[in-house]
Amino acid sequence: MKCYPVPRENLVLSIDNLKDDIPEEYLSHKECYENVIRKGSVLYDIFSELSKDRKHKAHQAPSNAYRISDGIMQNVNPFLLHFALFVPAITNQATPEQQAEFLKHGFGIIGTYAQTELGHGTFLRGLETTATLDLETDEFVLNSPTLTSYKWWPGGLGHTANHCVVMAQLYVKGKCHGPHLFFVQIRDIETHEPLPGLKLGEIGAKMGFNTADNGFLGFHNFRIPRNNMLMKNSQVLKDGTYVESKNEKLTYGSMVFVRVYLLSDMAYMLARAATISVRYSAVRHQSHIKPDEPEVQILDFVIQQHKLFISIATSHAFKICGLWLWQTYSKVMEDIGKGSMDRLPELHALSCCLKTTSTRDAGWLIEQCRLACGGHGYLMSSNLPSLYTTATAAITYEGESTVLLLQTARYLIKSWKRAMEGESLPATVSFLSEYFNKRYNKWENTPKGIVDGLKLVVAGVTKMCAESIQKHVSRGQQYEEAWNSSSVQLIKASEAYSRALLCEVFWFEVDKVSSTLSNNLAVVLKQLAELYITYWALEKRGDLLVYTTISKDDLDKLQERYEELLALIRPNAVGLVDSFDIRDEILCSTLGAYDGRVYERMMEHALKSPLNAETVNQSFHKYMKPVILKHKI
Ligand SMILES: CC/C=C\C/C=C\C/C=C\C/C=C\CC/C=C/C(=O)SCCNC(=O)CCNC(=O)[C@H](O)C(C)(C)COP(=O)(O)OP(=O)(O)OC[C@H]1O[C@@H](n2cnc3c(N)ncnc32)[C@H](O)[C@@H]1OP(=O)(O)O
Ligand SMILES: Cc1cc2nc3c(=O)[nH]c(=O)nc-3n(C[C@H](O)[C@H](O)[C@H](O)COP(=O)(O)OP(=O)(O)OC[C@H]3O[C@@H](n4cnc5c(N)ncnc54)[C@H](O)[C@@H]3O)c2cc1C
Repeated sequence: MKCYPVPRENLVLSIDNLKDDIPEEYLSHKECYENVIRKGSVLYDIFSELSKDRKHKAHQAPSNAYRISDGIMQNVNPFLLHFALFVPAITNQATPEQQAEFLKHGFGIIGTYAQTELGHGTFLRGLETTATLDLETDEFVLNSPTLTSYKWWPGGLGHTANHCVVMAQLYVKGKCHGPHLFFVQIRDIETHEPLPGLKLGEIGAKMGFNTADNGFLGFHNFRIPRNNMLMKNSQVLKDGTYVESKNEKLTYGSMVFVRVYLLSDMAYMLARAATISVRYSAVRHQSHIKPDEPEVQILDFVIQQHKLFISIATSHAFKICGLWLWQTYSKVMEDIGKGSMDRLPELHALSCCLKTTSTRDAGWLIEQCRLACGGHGYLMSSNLPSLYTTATAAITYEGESTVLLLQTARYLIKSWKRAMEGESLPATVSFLSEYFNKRYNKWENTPKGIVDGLKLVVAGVTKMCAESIQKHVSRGQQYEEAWNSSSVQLIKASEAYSRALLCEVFWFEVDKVSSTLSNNLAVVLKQLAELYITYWALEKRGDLLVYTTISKDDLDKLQERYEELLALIRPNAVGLVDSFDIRDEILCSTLGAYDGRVYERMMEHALKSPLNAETVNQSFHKYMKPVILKHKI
């Protein structure tokens, strides 16, 4: 058994058979998959050793070893679901005895999380896969009764995983008890052949994520032991007794874990895009500012700073808020472990809106970074296109953004009603109770004043939603119809809430630690936090004009301050992205390498194109030449 010391980047990045001779973009769909399995298997071996040292706990932040694989895989790791969802689902939802049983092979098994079906992804109560108890044999019989009930999308399901956690409708003695999770072996450990009674395959090429091996799975009278239902929260006894969970939503806990994690993940995606685009903008000279002077670094154009510095700031915002949300998640998980689920709705609401905002922002900001690099940003070798397709997948997976924002809106409306009834609220929504006392407060053009203003927007929009729902109900609509009629405003309330949270947590966390930092570092971090908050105050000026006492003059001053901050950050811009400390081998970009040899790297990469192996491609003689000669005058 090879034994690796805890991997360091140097060790992992120095392993020869982890390097690619041919850039991935020149491999076929099948070769891409085989290539990532080759590299992923080496990493899986290393990370398995690492994880053994770290004993998987239900809510332990994943190790940053996951980051090293970004550089090695240069795309999505098909083993990712094993670590991201399969193991957390078992440690979250199985009894200790089941955990010992299901994970006894340690990393000798490779799992995924099979919940989404061809016909359902959002509405989990509509899932069609069934798990029916057979009392005589003490087994569950799994079936996919329709084509739309086939599991569809789970990562690693097509050809990689040999086990999965499956979400299926539980049937006991003819009664349906809703979606539950089951531990299922799907392939033979030795031969990797699909087990009898299963139909397995991959779902085909995608916009990105093409090495994730997203697959489909159909069951035909497939039997598993009764004990394979994850029974930490609810149980099915040998005699067929169903013991209900204290809270049926605990079954959805695995999704909360990934949603919480994604905030940090997006911080890292953005850090990569910002590093590439800012370094390139320092190297690229184009056009003049003063006509009689040489061509300038494009980073000296203020509009380029406007496009890029928000990404530096946002990466830090997501990193800091991601840590804050992780601490909240860990605390709530501890409380649940002690039997208290009071804060689960709050955690669900926070994770829904912050996952949505971070993934959406990462998407458009990475695209903005790409566009800021001109044509060269459009090259696959820049790595910006791949960062974009990988990041934007997260807007959909782990809960589609619209759906999750409506979940947060549900919590805001409930909180508003409690506030109007004089109930005390959790700190993250207590500002709703202060709306009527604070809505005419004098505007303060400071970061704290902006945060207070953004909170007033949340309260004002939430109030408007509650009134809209009430109006529709009074006109005869059922509550659910009234909710649907008001959903455009409800989404706005959640988006505003998420932005206010990000600004507040970012500013106050930076403010809190600044006294512990060197003066220079504190100054720069505060500049980034103030840039972030001022950027969003200007973006949301319309809402601030409606719901606060901000004036046109205040906005003009904010615009001026924003432009001052761009100028203040400019001298530190390259240093700030260097401080993300992402090695070239993990950045994988011809535009963003630390040494700035952009043009040499672009040419080196271009020459690796298989098309450049010969000066005249065979298609000339086969196809072009006959046509040219035929039409030659
Ligand atoms: C080494 C690496 C380690 C880690 C890396 C980690 C991450 C790496 C990055 C990426 C991972 C890699 C690849 C991506 C993998 C993708 C996986 C998936 O996509 S898995 C499938 C995800 N699917 C979903 O998220 C489905 C979305 N739908 C839902 O969540 C629910 O159906 C929905 C909430 C929309 C509706 O719920 P429903 O029960 O139908 O009804 P309702 O809206 O009435 O809600 C009822 C009640 O329940 C509360 N609630 C709902 N969901 C939750 C929850 N998750 N937790 C807690 N509470 C919940 C809801 O608030 C409501 O409560 P009240 O009635 O208001 O009290
Ligand atoms: C790259 C990638 C990887 C994935 N990996 C996995 C995985 O490993 N395991 C897994 O189980 N799944 C996985 N998924 C599936 C993912 O979780 C689903 O795609 C997601 O939950 C959305 O479900 P859906 O695709 O069925 O869209 P739908 O739920 O059909 O939604 C389609 C549209 O309808 C709208 N809509 C739906 N419901 C509502 C509502 N109540 N109110 C308003 N609008 C609504 C949505 O906003 C959306 O725009 C993955 C998906 C992708 C793209």
